Amino acid sequence: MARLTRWRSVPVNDRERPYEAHIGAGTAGLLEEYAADADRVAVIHTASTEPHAREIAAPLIDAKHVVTLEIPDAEQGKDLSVLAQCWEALGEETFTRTDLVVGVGGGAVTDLAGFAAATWLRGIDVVHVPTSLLGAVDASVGGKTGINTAAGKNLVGAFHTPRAVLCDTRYLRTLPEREAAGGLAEIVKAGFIADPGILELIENDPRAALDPSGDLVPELMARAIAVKAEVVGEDLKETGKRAFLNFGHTLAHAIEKHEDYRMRHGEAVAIGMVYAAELGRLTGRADLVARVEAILESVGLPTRYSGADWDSLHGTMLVDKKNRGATQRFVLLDALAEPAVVSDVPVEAQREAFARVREGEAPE
Ligand SMILES: NC(=O)c1ccc[n+]([C@@H]2O[C@H](COP(=O)([O-])OP(=O)(O)OC[C@H]3O[C@@H](n4cnc5c(N)ncnc54)[C@H](O)[C@@H]3O)[C@@H](O)[C@H]2O)c1
Ligand SMILES: O=C(O)C(=O)C[C@@H](O)[C@H](O)[C@H](O)COP(=O)(O)O
Ligand SMILES: [Zn+2]
Repeated sequence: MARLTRWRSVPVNDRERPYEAHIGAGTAGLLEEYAADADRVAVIHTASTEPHAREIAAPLIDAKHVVTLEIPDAEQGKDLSVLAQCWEALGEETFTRTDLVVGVGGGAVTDLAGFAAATWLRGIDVVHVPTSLLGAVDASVGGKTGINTAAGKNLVGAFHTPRAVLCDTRYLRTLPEREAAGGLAEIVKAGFIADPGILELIENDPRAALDPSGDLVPELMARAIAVKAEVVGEDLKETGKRAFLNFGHTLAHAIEKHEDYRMRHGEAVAIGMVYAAELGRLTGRADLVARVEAILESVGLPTRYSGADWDSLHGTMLVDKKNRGATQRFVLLDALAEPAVVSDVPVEAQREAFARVREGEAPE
């Protein structure tokens, strides 16, 4: 298929399996190339992305055995029972190691589809077609796949890099504005940890950052994906700098669990970034709290949370994946675009930072 010049492709230089994220209107059409060697293709989607999945499957149907699997929406799809249903379907349809899984949806779908592909026959190919902004700029890139469990968010999963990521910007047109804002939370994260130019672009025109049909969103997508690609290309399995991508996620994951996964991930990350910024300030690092709050609020993201008390959130944060034994580890900013993994954060400072997130004011 002829590639239009307006498409952008960001390479992800994974040492074992390099791949590309293609961004632009119509990039989903590249699936035919990536599916060339497969006899069978399983397209996993939700009700909200069924039209997109149908469009994607249509050109493959004459030449291949195409199975479409609809899973429950959002975090309900990231569940062991749903994964088991996918395994059943792949078994019934006799998927082999040359066959292909395609995830068409937001980050919840690509996390689940990626994990189904990672585990079926100990690993078959997956191509992601993210349909949410968050899925495009973060979840579908980098190979983290998984499900939630009673103990917490994403606690079971596998690293399984995709063959390709097809960010077809046409699909973002049906995305509700609240979901677009959620995607901006992870884009803002990329700005604070590595590319402050992203922050300036959003600060200059927050409305445009929420409009997927304009020119700014593809630019932000490419820049945020480039940030992630640079990190995961070097550290797929999070032995080092990949943890920087978890900026804001320590509190975010605890909040998501306490909200029974009904709060949107991007919204929880927004609150979590305010918490991490305040924690950085309180421990003598950069004071970026006002900038973090202002940019998030400019695109309609929450910066406050009072739905759970400190003790229960802190208890959940003690099972964060970044921790080592009893030692908690946080991603804090020494300066703008200078993240660090910090393990000596006093519990008192953590509690104090939560007071700001809860009430809007740091205690005297
Ligand atoms: N694997 C990773 O590296 C990684 C990174 C970031 C986030 N995540 C995970 O991604 C998930 C969050 O992703 P998300 O924000 O995309 O959430 P989501 O997948 O739940 O999608 C959000 C909502 O948008 C709807 N939607 C998606 N695309 C649509 C479209 N084109 N039109 C209309 N509606 C559409 C969905 O149906 C859903 O209701 C979380 O589970 C998070 O843990 C994973
Ligand atoms: O890719 C990563 O690494 C990230 O931390 C990106 C996060 O935005 C994402 O939410 C990821 O799923 C969190 O990973 P986890 O290992 O903390 O569950
Ligand atoms: Zn995230």
